[in-house]
Amino acid sequence: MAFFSKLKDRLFKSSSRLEEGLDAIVEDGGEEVVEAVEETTPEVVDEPNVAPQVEAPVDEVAPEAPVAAPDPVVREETSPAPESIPAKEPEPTPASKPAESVPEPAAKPVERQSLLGRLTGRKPAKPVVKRELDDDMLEQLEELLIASDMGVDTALRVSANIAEGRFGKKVSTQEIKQILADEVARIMETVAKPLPLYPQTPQVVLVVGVNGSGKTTTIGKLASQFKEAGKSVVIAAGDTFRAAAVEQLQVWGDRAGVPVLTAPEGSDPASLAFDAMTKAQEMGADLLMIDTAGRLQNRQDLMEELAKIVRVIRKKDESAPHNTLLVLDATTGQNALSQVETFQKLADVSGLVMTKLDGTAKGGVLVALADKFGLPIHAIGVGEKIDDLAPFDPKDFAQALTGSDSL
Ligand SMILES: Nc1nc2c(ncn2[C@@H]2O[C@H](COP(=O)(O)OP(=O)(O)OP(=O)(O)O)[C@@H](O)[C@H]2O)c(=O)[nH]1
Repeated sequence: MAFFSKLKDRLFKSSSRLEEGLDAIVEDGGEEVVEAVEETTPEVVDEPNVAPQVEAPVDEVAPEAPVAAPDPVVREETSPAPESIPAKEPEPTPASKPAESVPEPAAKPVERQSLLGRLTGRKPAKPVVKRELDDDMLEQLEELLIASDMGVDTALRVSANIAEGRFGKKVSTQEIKQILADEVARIMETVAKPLPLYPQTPQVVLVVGVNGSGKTTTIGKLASQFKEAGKSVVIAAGDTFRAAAVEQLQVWGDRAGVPVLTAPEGSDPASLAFDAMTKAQEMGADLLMIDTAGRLQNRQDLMEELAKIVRVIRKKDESAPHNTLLVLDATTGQNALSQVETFQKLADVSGLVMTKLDGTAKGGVLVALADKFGLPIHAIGVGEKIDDLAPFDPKDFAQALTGSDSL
């Protein structure tokens, strides 16, 4: 299945909320208009639309990685300054199919055209519901976007952008979905960035986030993808206070086929991180992923714990950690915003992974996060299985969220 279809399928709850809301808004106060449809030749969509993440061939940037198994959520950096993008050629989205970019009425087979129709190149008309984009409609749109977890500021800004140049004009449901999808994609494009991997080894990825956000699962999924891409990976179970958390990480380590370094319950996480760094260096590992505790009840302790982990691993490599990933649970909606604020104070967060986007009606929170913090979104979790971690594609996401057919 194309990833877009999977995402759309899985984001059904977010999508259906917005989609149904937009349908209702246009129908409420809208009226049927009959429009003749111009005979069109199929539109040729620019190639960049179907391959938004690819800028350079994989073998140019990652000579040591097997080209046959590119890693979809990771970007290999050839120098400390990021310069090129990976990885996997996404399957064509519906936007790449010229026939589907034609509006609905034109897609139907034309049985018999009138002489006038044939002479003017117009097809028989079909009624479409349209509504004037006025203050009332804008207000309803703002409310819908807020209810979709985009947050007040982002919802107001997006609505204002939608109104710009269109106020007083009539729009159909399809048009408003398309306009909204364009707005969402524009905001998200700036944050869709694969996890950068720099040449130093072991690359240290510190994983932070509240308990239950999906850290363990994400570490397992990432480890499996790195391994498939030919990298050697070590995981350190840094939440030494919870035996269950360590066990769970071991289960994921087994699934991914990578070693998990643990320490006795209650021992110092920084000391485990130091030992893990030593081991990873000895083993010549490419990557060391360090899980951390997510107890926010005592922020001061957690802050000191994270700071100590960073201090000790810097004794081994002063450029570490090379990435500090904050894992966020999409189902928490607006709460994700305050988690970013908190963890930015606790650690130097370099990027986000958004989990549980499947089966939530709160996918809109990603738009709020991107708009407010501008932190890179490296990957999204769309299920509990090992391969349910995907690179973040802004256009696919915008389409899936709004229910728009094409971008
Ligand atoms: N549906 C879905 N469930 C997920 C996803 N990611 C994680 N989960 C589930 O979320 C629950 C918590 O995930 P964990 O990975 O244990 O979270 P954690 O942050 O490590 O939690 P602690 O071990 O308590 O610190 C588990 O039941 C996972 O299966 C996802 O993308 N989609």
